[in-house]
Amino acid sequence: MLTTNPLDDDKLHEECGIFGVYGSDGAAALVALGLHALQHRGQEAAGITSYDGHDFHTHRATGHVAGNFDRDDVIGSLRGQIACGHVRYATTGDTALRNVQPLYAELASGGFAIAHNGNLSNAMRLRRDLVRRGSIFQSTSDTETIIHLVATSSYRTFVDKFIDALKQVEGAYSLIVMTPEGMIACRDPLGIRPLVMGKLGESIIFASETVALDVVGAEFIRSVEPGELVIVKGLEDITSHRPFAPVAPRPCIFEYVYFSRPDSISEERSVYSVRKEIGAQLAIEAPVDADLVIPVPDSGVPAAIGYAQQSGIPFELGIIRSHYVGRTFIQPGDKVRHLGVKLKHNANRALIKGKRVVLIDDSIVRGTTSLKIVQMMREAGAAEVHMRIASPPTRHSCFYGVDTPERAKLLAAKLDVPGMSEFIHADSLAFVSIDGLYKALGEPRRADIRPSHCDACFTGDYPTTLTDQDEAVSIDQFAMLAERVG
Ligand SMILES: O=P(O)(O)OC[C@H]1O[C@H](OP(=O)(O)OP(=O)(O)O)[C@H](O)[C@@H]1O
Ligand SMILES: NC(=O)CC[C@H](N)C(=O)O
Ligand code: SF4
Ligand SMILES: [Mg+2]
Repeated sequence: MLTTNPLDDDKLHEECGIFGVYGSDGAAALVALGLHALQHRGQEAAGITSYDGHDFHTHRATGHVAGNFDRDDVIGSLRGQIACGHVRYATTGDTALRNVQPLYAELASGGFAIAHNGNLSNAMRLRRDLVRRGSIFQSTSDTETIIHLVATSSYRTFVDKFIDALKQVEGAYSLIVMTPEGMIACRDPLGIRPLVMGKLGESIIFASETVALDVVGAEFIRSVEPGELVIVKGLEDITSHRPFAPVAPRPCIFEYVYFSRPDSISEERSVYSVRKEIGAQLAIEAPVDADLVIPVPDSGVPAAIGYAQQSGIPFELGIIRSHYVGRTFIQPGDKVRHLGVKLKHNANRALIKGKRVVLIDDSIVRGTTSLKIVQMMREAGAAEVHMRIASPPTRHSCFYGVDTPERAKLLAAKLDVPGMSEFIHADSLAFVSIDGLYKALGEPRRADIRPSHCDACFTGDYPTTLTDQDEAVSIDQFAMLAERVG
């Protein structure tokens, strides 16, 4: 196989974060700060590329931003007033250094650096065609297909070549691109992954989330719109282009549930407020008689506050988390993931003993966290343990930049809600409905036709074609058929 199929990957990853600076002294140092604020989006690798008006400079490494980009010699080598960076969790291609972004190539038009958040759902198909026509790939990442499509485009100008490339890819992409001409920031026509634009003094900033603008003291200007290309050739030369046929946007609803930081503003909504509202909806839809509302830290906290406020049940910190353990959701390997959950959370025993508790978490993926936490509450002497989840059951894989496990490993794809409740040994389990989730976004319910967001991991309603996935399925079916016939 040419690239890693997300379905072959046993790991549960998150997604990526991107950050770009145009027109500031020490641009790379700002990018390092911005990436640090986006670290929750990808902890596997980080990279920065800068341009000094003559040469491009790149440093890429596996691991976190801190430890790789807090050294003066590294930041000092990334010279120039233009820079972009990336924090990665792989969705296509392994975790090797060759796949760490920004990817860079020397094209006929000059240097080309690209940072990508998202995942292309026809990358394998495009890659096969490109390789057949003579392209020599340096990585196994889906992002590299964009470079080859630009390199081989028959259009004349760089921007036209770039647009030509984007018109051939399907799936999700928020991109920051650097060339000797300047910087381009763009989002796929559905705007599946986020991207915002800000200003710091005279310089222009692009970032996956507004928290990364906050960290450098930049002012939020606006989102890069779905299907929009913002081209920055100079501080007085910023243009907006919309080369795609307009379609109704479908940004990822899971950004509100889990991925984005709660202090980010997404589509003019506070992520924190939406999470609290989901918790309130959950309390309306799935009330329970209990003594305490307890959040599963970290991302269950705002929903638990909403649940407590709506239900009138006191909110207490019944689980304390260690701040020295990363997100378990994105730890590779089952063993590490289990260990991570034990290391990360501990029951606040004095509070729990003899109490009927309602635990609030944002999602159940494999069920690892819920199983451990329920057991932990029982060991701490809880009289009853009820679990409430601030998203609908996650029944489908994501092909748009979030490395959810294959369907067979999603607890909700294997069991119904009573079965899941039994699996995690809870006294009761309930999820917010899909309409409840949309209500928390201020809509009356999920629209049957063209809902306002991508919610495919809950509904299976994928907003794009999934060429690689469909081809993989048909290859499997063919193999099964051949086996039977043979
Ligand atoms: O069912 P599972 O496979 O265990 O996955 C679901 C859990 O993973 C996430 O938390 P995570 O520990 O990643 O990070 P958080 O601290 O941001 O909540 C999510 O918030 C759930 O708690
Ligand atoms: N999670 C992401 O957004 C990853 C970007 C890209 N698909 C990669 O695997 O590098
Ligand atoms: S499938 Fe789920 S996680 Fe993936 S883009 Fe859609 S809503 Fe987001
Ligand atoms: Mg969690």
